[in-house]
Amino acid sequence: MEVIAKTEGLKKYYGQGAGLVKALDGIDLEIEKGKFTMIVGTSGSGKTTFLNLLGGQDRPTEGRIWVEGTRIDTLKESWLAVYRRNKVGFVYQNFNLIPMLTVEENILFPLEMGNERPDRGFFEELVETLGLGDRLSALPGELSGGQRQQTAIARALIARPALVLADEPTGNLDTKSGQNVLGLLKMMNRKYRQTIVMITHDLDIAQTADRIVRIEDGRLAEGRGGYGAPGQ
Ligand SMILES: Nc1ncnc2c1ncn2[C@@H]1O[C@H](COP(=O)(O)OP(=O)(O)OP(=O)(O)O)[C@@H](O)[C@H]1O
Repeated sequence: MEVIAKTEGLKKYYGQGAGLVKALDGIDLEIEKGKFTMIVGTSGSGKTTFLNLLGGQDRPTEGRIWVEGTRIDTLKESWLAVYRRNKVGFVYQNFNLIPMLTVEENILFPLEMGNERPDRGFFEELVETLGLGDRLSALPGELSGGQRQQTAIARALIARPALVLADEPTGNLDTKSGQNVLGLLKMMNRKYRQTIVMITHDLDIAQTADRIVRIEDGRLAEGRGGYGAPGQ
């Protein structure tokens, strides 16, 4: 298997003394390239903390993180910002579109931030695949909920990131909308071999992944062992 991201001895502690919270307490994990990995665990178990560290939005108290062979936990802040922009696509629970920007501008925003030229061919393919072709000049406020989801997913993929990280993207949605988001992410995973790591509370949704990783009290617990090994 080809490992795209790896953590070793990853710890994140908040506070100190009596108020010390061991949000993560030693996570050793390898994420396989091109796979869909789901993270599950009870509320407060450390899932978001883990995703934030992997996405370079926060730094560990201890431990190491590699993405595509580069140590990211020791990167200078300016390089960490470049890492976040170029290597990670984020899908947020409320989708976080920028209201004053059109659909097209929202999708291209990560490239704009990095002063990069869009690959127009890929952009067009992406918006067609997601079914946004005729809504590119609309503002987020003029979109249906489903179109907002499609826009957020296109934005997460446009820079062809090493990792797409999604924190409960189906959490605020009714079952049908949640299934739509999951379906779109799965399509992106298959069509572009996009590596996706997603947090979910929903075990039915988790079951559809290549691998389930369970975090309990900041440590890995038994999930479904390994990729492509249901039932193991
Ligand atoms: N900035 C912070 N300061 C102090 N404690 C924090 C901070 N962020 C998270 N925590 C604590 O760390 C633990 C793990 O939080 P985290 O958000 O990673 O859990 P989670 O598994 O994502 O939970 P949920 O499913 O409810 O979103 C919790 O006890 C939380 O209260």
